[in-house]
Amino acid sequence: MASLPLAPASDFRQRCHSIRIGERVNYVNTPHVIALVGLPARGKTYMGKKLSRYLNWIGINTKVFNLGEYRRQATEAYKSNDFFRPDNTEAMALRERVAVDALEDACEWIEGGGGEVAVFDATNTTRDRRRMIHSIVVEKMGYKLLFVESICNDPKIIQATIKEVKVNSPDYKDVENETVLNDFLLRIQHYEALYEPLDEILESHLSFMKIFNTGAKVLVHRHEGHIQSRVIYYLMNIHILPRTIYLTRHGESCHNRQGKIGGDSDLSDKGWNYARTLGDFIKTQRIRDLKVWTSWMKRTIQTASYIEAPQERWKALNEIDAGICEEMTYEEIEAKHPEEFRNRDLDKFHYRYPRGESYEDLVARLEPVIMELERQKNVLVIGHQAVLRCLLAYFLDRTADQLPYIEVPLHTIIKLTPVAYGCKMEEIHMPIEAVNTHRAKPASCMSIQKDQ
Ligand SMILES: O=P(O)(O)OC[C@H]1O[C@@](CO)(OP(=O)(O)O)[C@@H](O)[C@@H]1O
Repeated sequence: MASLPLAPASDFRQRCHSIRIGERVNYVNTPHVIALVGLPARGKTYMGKKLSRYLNWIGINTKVFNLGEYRRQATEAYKSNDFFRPDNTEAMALRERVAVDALEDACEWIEGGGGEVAVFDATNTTRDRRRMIHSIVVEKMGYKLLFVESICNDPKIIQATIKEVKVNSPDYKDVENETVLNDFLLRIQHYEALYEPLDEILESHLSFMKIFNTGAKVLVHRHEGHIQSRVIYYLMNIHILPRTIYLTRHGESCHNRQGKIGGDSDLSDKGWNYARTLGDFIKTQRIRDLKVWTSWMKRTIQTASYIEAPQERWKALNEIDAGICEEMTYEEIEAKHPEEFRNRDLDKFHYRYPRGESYEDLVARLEPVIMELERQKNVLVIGHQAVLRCLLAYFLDRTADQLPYIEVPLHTIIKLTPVAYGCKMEEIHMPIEAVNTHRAKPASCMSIQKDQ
């Protein structure tokens, strides 16, 4: 556990400064702590993990600090429900100490460099606890603090949450499902005895957001700055309804056959074959209220032509713009622009084609698509290699280094289903041949990057 040498507030107060990197000026935001609030089984861990995945994807370095993990490391006493009784003063003191440890670890992670947002996943259901969080995060460290409270009084949602995630919790290793449910409901009662929801009058100085019944209503109090706005907007858009997202690249295109990147070519014969097969496949799946999204490019629109479902065209789904390298093969790029070719291999995520885009640009362009996907139910996205890599990196929590090398083969349907705290991925390969457009990172570049 960390014991943090806390620096005076003045050292941290002015965290908003600029760092010059090459020609560009990057603004470093004031670090944030997002502290979750709510009774057990109110979806806090789900929200925290999902939020962290989103913020990391948009380039804000985020980490979750889950108090349950700290508590389990500190003691085994939690195995009896007496541990959570409000009159168990010894356990209460220990829980408070562990909360301070977790928070100090979060601050240490931020101070260690690079950490921008720490999500503090704990119940934080008393005003005393929130006072302690405020004193460390704001008064000592000079960070910004946003509380996010999840309030849910729908017994069906609560029971579903317990059944979905608590039966698999390390707290209940080797315990029968029915026992888990009853034990957990009792634990909730212990928390309820002391629960003080965030109060607009008594805690008027705090920034907070309250989410009622998984988004049926939202209240925002005193939020500030662009990170908090993004967090709030994101949390307003997510839902927990069961649904499936299908991703597929367009059928093989004429350019794919010739090894050319970019452009706006038609499907090849095999590509058309895939379009027909995809139409049949979707029909057999009988997917409720399916929506189909394509880019503005011919190859995705043609691929959707046999699907009987409402369709939308998104310019934001267009393939990465390869600028001066559009409609060239990789071999041509290497011969005509050897330095560009090499630079891309060295840092594919950040590399921007002259007069074109980088993967980093693409993630920014795709953010509204992700936000809308979060709001929707069943959707089939017909996209492109680079675009689908970005979307998959979001759903599967891949890093910026991994993202540009995710394999997205042609003539394959990727099925994403939300499960507990993540996403299950299934790949359905259609038996129609296609060229392989994946170019792995050359081994020579891997060692160069390590040496640097
Ligand atoms: O980033 P890399 O690995 O070059 O992959 C992106 C490329 O994939 C391609 C195919 O090579 O996508 P698409 O099949 O949509 O045409 C190119 O158009 C695009 O430039």
